Amino acid sequence: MSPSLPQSRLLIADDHPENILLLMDNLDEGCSVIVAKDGHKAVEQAFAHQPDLIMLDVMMPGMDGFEVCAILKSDSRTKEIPIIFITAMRDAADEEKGLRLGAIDYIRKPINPSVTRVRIRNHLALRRKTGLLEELALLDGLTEINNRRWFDDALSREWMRARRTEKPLSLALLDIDHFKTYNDTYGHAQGDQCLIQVAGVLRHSMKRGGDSVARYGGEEFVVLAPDTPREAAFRLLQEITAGVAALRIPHAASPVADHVTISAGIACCLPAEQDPALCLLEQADEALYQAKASGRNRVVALP
Ligand SMILES: Nc1nc2c(ncn2[C@@H]2O[C@H](COP(=O)(O)OP(=O)(O)OP(=O)(O)O)[C@@H](O)[C@H]2O)c(=O)[nH]1
Repeated sequence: MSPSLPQSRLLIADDHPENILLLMDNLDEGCSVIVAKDGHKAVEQAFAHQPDLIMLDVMMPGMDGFEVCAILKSDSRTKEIPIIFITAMRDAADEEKGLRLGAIDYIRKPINPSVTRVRIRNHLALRRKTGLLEELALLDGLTEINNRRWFDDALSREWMRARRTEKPLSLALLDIDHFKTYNDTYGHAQGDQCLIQVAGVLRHSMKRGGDSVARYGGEEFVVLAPDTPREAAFRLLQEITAGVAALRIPHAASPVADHVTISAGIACCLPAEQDPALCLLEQADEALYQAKASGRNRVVALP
């Protein structure tokens, strides 16, 4: 037998406990199971536990499996979770309906235990690979911190959240000083190593749960700090600039210092109707420009 997939979580929704037990008896080791005895409970459990795979009976009291599937596929929290219908319905039209609603597979009762086990295993493996690809798509290949695509989503998410909570949102743009000269002096490969080290300092500086950092592009990074007033963001960015300076990465050709330094521009606002790009990104860019123009190796926060 091929090895099981550890730590996979399955939701089995069926109004007949004996069907649930039959499925549970035929799962690989390492699968944990959440059960639901009707459609409403299935939706509730899927939202609460975000399982890796959902096995859904079609005919259930209250809300049938098709309705459950439609709800889960239209919610961002659950729309990527694969759903397998397990049903006694034999009509091809029903099977087509289930698949059109977004189910990944359709198994007819009475189930064949060994075939069902392999199908579940295959869908879990596929889910795992898809999850890894989704994670990779949001990471910067060089520094392995979040990338620009991740940041764009994070900014709109945090913007909406800050509007709801009426808490200030801070954003900082950071840029390595005289990085072109660094590359010219030490070579592009060494430049890449420098970016990796700076990104490491940024990652380790994110101590509060909600704070995050991303590579914005080239030698520019961005820090997003929800529920953070300007002064607190300023202190955070000063710690980061001190952390980068403490790396003491030699930069002999820099007119600023004998080691690599960064400049940072901070913007902070209480989100309202305006566009986050205008409110935060443009202001942070302007602050960064001022930090560069006034000598580099410093943090500027616009009032
Ligand atoms: N090694 C390496 N260099 C990069 C990467 N991305 C961008 N760069 C380099 O970063 C440099 C940025 O140069 P500029 O925008 O002129 O800025 P700067 O030299 O840092 O000058 P200031 O920002 O004004 O201090 C360019 O030479 C780019 O080639 C990368 O992934 N690896």
